[in-house]
Amino acid sequence: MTELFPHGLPFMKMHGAGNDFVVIDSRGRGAVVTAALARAVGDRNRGVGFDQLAEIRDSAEADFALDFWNSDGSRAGACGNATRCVSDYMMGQLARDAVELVTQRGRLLARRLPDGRVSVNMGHPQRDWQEIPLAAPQDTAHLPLPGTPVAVGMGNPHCVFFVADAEAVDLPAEGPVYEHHALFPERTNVEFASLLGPDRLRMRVWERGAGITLACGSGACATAVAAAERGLTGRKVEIVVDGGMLEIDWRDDGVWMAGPVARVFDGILRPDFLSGLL
Ligand SMILES: N[C@@H](CCC[C@H](N)C(=O)O)C(=O)O
Repeated sequence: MTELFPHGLPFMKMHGAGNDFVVIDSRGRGAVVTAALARAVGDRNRGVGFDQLAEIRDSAEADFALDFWNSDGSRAGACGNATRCVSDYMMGQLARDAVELVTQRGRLLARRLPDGRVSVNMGHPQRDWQEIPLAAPQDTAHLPLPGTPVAVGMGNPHCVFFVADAEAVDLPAEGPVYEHHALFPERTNVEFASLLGPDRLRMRVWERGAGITLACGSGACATAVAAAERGLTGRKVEIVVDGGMLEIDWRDDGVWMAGPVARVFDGILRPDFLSGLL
């Protein structure tokens, strides 16, 4: 397929609160991203580097469709921050302040706020063990693991631990243990959260397929849902992540997440780099 790109493959580099993305706009030509391409572009030394790669595709049912890849080449069913970043780009393209998109999760709605942040409805949280998924029937609000974390699905799996001090957690040691724990047949994202004040949480994340990232939008949504269910907070919270702040509002129509978006630079993946990857 490399011959389709004699002048290379254009991409955009974006981030939402420091969660960074390579975005490839494949509208009008069909999907091109492979696991091998995602791994190669995701390499921070030999490629571009990203936490997730997002590919925009045409959709018959919404303004566009979006697929997500982690930097290890695995697919993800949801990526809240990339959804906000790409929606901002698409709102610019369509000269609108709201867009509808389709992900593996289903139809999502995104809006630009008056202050320039972008808000997306990430849908209803998944609380059933099969939807998350877990390997066997469990009380998803109290998993049988040290610290009794909460399992929440947001179109992707999350395991949320509430701890006294999220800063004190040894994330590189703890994260991979739970990412690969047998309770999670599709692996999981792992969040450690502590209460900073009324309706304000600190969250650090170890992402499935990407490791430590500066922010995880779906993880912030999962943490807010878990905190509200545990009675630690109300349903509208601020989540302080390493890369900034995300505002989560768990409403009757779904979990809304608002935060900053940035398009940093555009580039072209050269034909010789692409050789054998498409
Ligand atoms: N950074 C994301 C989540 C990306 C996907 C995740 N690593 C997975 O494999 O589920 C976000 O902003 O939601």
